[in-house]
This record gives sequence, structure tokens and C-alpha cells, in this order.
Amino acid sequence: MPKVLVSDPIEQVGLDLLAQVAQVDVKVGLSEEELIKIIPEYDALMIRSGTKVTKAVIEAANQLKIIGRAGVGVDNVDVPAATRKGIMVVNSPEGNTIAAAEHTLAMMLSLARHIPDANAAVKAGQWDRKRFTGVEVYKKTLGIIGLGKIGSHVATVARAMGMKLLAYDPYLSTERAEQLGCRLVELDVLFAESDFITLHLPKTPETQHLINAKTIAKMKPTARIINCARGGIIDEAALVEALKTGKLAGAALDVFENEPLEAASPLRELGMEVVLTPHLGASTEEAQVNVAIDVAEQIRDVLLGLPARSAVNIPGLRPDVLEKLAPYMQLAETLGNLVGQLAGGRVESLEVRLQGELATNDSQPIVIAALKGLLSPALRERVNYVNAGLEAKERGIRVVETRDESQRDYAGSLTLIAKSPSETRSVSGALLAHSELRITSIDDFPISVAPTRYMLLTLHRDMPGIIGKIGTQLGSFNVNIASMQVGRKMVRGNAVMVISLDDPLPEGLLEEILKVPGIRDAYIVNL
Ligand SMILES: NC(=O)c1ccc[n+]([C@@H]2O[C@H](COP(=O)([O-])OP(=O)(O)OC[C@H]3O[C@@H](n4cnc5c(N)ncnc54)[C@H](O)[C@@H]3O)[C@@H](O)[C@H]2O)c1
Ligand SMILES: O=C(O)CC[C@@H](O)C(=O)O
Repeated sequence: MPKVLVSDPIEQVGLDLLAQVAQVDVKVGLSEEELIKIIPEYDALMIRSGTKVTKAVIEAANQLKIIGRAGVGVDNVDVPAATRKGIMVVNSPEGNTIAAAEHTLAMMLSLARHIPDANAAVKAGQWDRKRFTGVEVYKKTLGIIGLGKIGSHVATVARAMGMKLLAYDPYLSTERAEQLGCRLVELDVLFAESDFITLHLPKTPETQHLINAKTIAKMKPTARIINCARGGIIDEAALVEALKTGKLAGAALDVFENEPLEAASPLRELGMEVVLTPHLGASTEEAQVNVAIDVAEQIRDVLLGLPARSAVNIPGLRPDVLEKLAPYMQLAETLGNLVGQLAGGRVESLEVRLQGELATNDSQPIVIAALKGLLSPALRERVNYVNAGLEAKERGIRVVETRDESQRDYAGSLTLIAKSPSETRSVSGALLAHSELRITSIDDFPISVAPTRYMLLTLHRDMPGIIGKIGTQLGSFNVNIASMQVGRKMVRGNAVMVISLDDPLPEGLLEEILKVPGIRDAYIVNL
């Protein structure tokens, strides 16, 4: 019988499901060392957010086939290390949506009406009504940053409470926002006009400290902010300072830069302008049952040799199909991610052109992988091989597929053309020997570049000295170049430059590069 280790508290219904096919050991509160010691015995690991599945744990997991995260965020799992080891990571992208949305609304009302402090005062024997006079949410403006699953439900309920809704989500169509009764605006407008601001976006390098001293200065001093998304999207030091100096009226936080919140955190010192909960967004009986069943079923299926429905890293295809298509799917996902970043988010249509041997295969997994790549800058681990098609449809992205079975320079190649309201961007790629990925053109400029984690792309005029100037700029910011290539259609015409970097591009460098004469546009791409 296979063995499953459950290392965080999981609802019994999930454990019962697993017990039908496996020996289930529940061992909560293990240290990393203890986990490393026992993990080689196990075929599956089931966790919530408490267990840190580090690279060292994964390296020791010689028998592990699947890691199941009973919840959405897989930020506590080293997913690239699991993928390299062929371990599937699955999650439950929707099981706790309602719980997190309702917690957000509860936090907003608690903050508006000082419920936690009033409750504590009454329990302490007091009866002070004046001190706890609150504000109404009716006819107030709620600014929602991130209008995905949770943000959408918050919008629906807040609208019913008579709130005016603004939203900022760079990856969402205006139509979808309008369906939810939200006016899609730029971030600065949302900051300036909102009475309440609520965060429902993923934490990424781009969204880290999105709320900081500078952005808080753009908000009304009467504004109140709610974060039930991820700690670190708000700069806590800046928030504390703003609350102390009256630049902001209140904050309700369920998530923190460090969890558990440090005993000495200055947030704990603040008064009723702050409401704090210990990451309870998903903690309802219903959500815990949902995520436990969702993830236990997937672990059970994988142990029985069946596909999983919410694999974050490896698609749940039959092994023989997967083996053949996997390198092309990786190519499609990389190109989707690249073209999405170039098109700048609001993609309305994606054309998938399959060439050569790719055109003769089942195209569905390739199209899905391209959509997963396209949506991953916006949705991160919430988009997977199962929901990518549906997510794209809900976001109003039309998919057009074309095939050409003739072979050109490569056995099979793929082109993705993404259209946004303002522009059309295209990228092509192919596989070399040993399934090595190559980007073979960008906006029809021929190149041959291996995709890397950090890349800088420029559109520029082909002229003497321009490459040297960009190299000097990167050097002056201490950024190391791994490789560089220029693609052009004619001498001294328009060209594209693709630079692979060893380090992420520091803040401010892109602005300097855009000032170089001859540079028409420049992009940071993280693959
Ligand atoms: N507190 C909790 O216990 C709890 C529970 C569940 C989820 N969460 C967190 O809530 C957040 C939202 O979850 P969800 O299920 O709604 O996710 P989702 O993927 O459905 O929605 C996220 C939305 O954010 C948008 N987005 C991405 N980058 C953005 C940016 N830079 N600016 C504005 N919008 C951006 C995306 O387009 C998407 O619409 C996540 O951070 C998730 O980890 C917390
Ligand atoms: O309580 C949990 O397991 C964390 C919930 C939430 O942050 C998630 O990512 O699903």
C-alpha cells in the first residue's frame, strides 16, 4: 500500500478518502530535519501552509510522486525543485474563495465599526458608546486591487451593500469588470478616490510593497485598507508610520510580512485603527472540508495512476502522451508567458500557429500550455493545465488555432500572436536536439535565443554604438550579461535585442535604458 504523510492539520473527511487507497500517517509540527529524515518512506505528502517543503526536503523525497496543498498558495513549496524531480504539485484553487471573500468583508465592517475593540471593552466590564462611533460603508467607494475569484465575490457583496466600486487589475478586460459593477481604473485613481481599499492579488516581485509610503501618500487620510491576500504586498513599517501620523485612518490585516507575526511587531501596539487576525481567511469549516476533499481526491487519483485536476506544475496527462508532448508544452508555456509580458496584460486574442510535426499531433495540450503561460504572470499558481482554458474564456481571450504540416527549419515550431487593444505581438520557438528550447523570433525579427529566467528586450534602431551603450548601462548597475543577440530584417532598420541576464534588473535601470538614443522600447521579461 502506498504511504501518505499528512504534516499539517487537515479535515478528517480528507484523511478518510486517502485511507481508502493508502496508509495515512498524520505527523504535525515536524521540523525540516525531521521531515527530511522520514520523507524517503512516502509516496505522497499532504500539507496546508504550515509545512515548508524546501529544496532539501524534495531532494530527500526519493519515492514522492505528489505534494497536495490543501489551499491555493504554494509559496511554501519549492515548485521548481519538485518539477525537476518529477513530483506533481496540486492545490485547490477555488475551495476557499468564499471563505476568504467573507473574511475580507467581515474585516472591512469590523474596521468601520470598531467591533473587535468594542467587544473587548464590553467583556472588560465597560460601557463606552461614544468612543466606538464608526463609519458606514453605504455609498462609500471600495477600491479592489485584483479582481479575480475572491475580489469578484467581494465586489458582488459590496455592491449589494450600496458601495461604489473601483477596480485595478492589469490583466482583466473592461467588460468583465463592468459585469461585476466595477469601474476599471488606473492605480493612482483608485488610491485617490477610495474610502476602503482591499487587496486580492498575488504576491510577486512586482507586487511586493505595492502599498508603501509613496502610494499611501496618494490615498485619502480617511481611507482604510484591508489585506486578506498575502503579507508583503503592504510595507508594514510604512503602514504603521502612516497610521501613527494620521495619513491613513485604518487597516485590517489577515496576512503579514512574517508569519506568525512577531511578538514585538509595532502593529500589535496600535489601537482600534487596526484589526488583526492570524491568517484566518480560509479558516471556515466549509472551506477546510472543500480543500481537504479536493486535494485528497487528487492524491488518491494520482496514486491510482489517474490524472490530477489541479496540477500546478506537471499536466495530468497519460504518461505516454506526456512523454512525447512535454517538451513542446514547455515551449508553448514559455512562449505564452513571453508574449503575454510583451503584450502588456490585456490580451483579447491569442493565435496559436502549429507548424511541422506539431501540427500533426493533438494540439489541445499545446494550446492549454500556451494559455497557462499567458495567464501565469497574472494568476501565478492559480492557473493550471486544467483551468487555463476556462480562465482564458472568463477573461474574454479568444483563441484561434492554425496548422501547417510542412516542415521548415525545425521538425516542429510554434508561433503565438497576442492581440491587446493597443498592439499585436508575436513570438516563435522550436526545439533543438535534446529538447532544448529556442526562441526563434520576436515580432518577426529572427533570433535564436535560449529562454532564461531574467531577460531584457529592446526594440531599437540598428545603428553603431547602441549595443555598447546598453552594455555600459547594465555594467554601471552591476548587472552581468549572460548572452546577447540582435535580430534585424535590414541593415540600419528596426531591430530587436535580447539580452539574458544573470541577475534581476534593478529598479531604475529600465528608465535609463529607455533614455538611450535609438531605443524605441524596452521590456524586462522574467521567465
Ligand atoms: N487570507 C487567506 O487565507 C487567503 C485565502 C485564499 C487566498 N488568499 C490570497 O488571496 C489572493 C487572491 O486570490 P484569488 O483566489 O482571488 O486569486 P485569482 O488568481 O483568482 O485572482 C488574482 C487577481 O489578481 C490579478 N493581478 C495579478 N497581478 C496583479 C497586479 N499587479 N495588480 C492588480 N491585480 C493583479 C489577476 O489578474 C487576478 O485577477 C491571493 O494572493 C491568494 O494567495 C488568501
Ligand atoms: O489556511 C491556509 O491553509 C492558508 C489559506 C490561503 O492562504 C491559501 O493560500 O489557500
